[in-house]
Amino acid sequence: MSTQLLLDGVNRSFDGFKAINDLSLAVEKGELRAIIGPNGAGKTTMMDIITGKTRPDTGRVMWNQSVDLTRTDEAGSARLGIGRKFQKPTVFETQTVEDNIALALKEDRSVWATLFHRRSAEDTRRIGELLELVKLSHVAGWMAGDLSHGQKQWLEIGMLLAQDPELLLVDEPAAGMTDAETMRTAELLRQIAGRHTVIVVEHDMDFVRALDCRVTVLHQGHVLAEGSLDHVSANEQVIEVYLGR
Ligand SMILES: Nc1ncnc2c1ncn2[C@@H]1O[C@H](COP(=O)(O)OP(=O)(O)OP(=O)(O)O)[C@@H](O)[C@H]1O
Repeated sequence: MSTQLLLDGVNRSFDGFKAINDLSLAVEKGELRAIIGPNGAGKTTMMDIITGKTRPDTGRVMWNQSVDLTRTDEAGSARLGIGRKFQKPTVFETQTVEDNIALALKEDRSVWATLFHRRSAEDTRRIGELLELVKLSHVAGWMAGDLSHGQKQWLEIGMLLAQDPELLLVDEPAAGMTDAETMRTAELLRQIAGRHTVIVVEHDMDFVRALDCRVTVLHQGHVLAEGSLDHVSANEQVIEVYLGR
């Protein structure tokens, strides 16, 4: 495996407050990585820095060992193959599930061409494959607005995958989900990893356990511990600042 994303000595302050404090972190290509930590630990700011939404004061963020992401903006990072899913699902509610995926396919198409012209066999195949992956084939013809919260989250993940990103950043996907949906989401992200690198920020420990992946614990903008969930859960400082006794 090779390092796909490397944060090296990254710092970022807001009005003198160090939100990110000498943060160094390496993620391998195809890896599934969970980021946990208390409120205000810097998880969102870290994602903002990776996508170019926020610029660090100092440090490097290397992409595929060649591009420094601190010099790109959000559009630039998207072009490089970095996709981000925010906590709240944003799907086109008045379009069908299938059309939502079609609209998200990578090639440049106008909405008109996507919705009213015949699809190529390749597009039809790809849409079917993505619907299968996110377990929405049986509701392909439904309006997206009629889906459950969990299904909307999966649809949005499917839409992101339609762009074939190298790295997927996923922010608290399990929030608001039923237990069954939470477990299904963990299974989905595990399926996606390998072909894509996936970094997921989450507070739900049952979900993180189900991800069964390397975990990074952030605290005060710095890596406090890293390793399997069992490993970091046994760390005294992690128990102190985050997991509780
Ligand atoms: N644009 C900003 N201006 C001022 N302060 C900010 C800004 N963005 C983040 N911060 C501060 O930086 C710290 C880290 O915030 P961040 O949202 O990255 O933490 P987090 O780990 O994602 O927290 P949560 O789990 O609550 O989402 C917080 O104290 C926050 O108030």
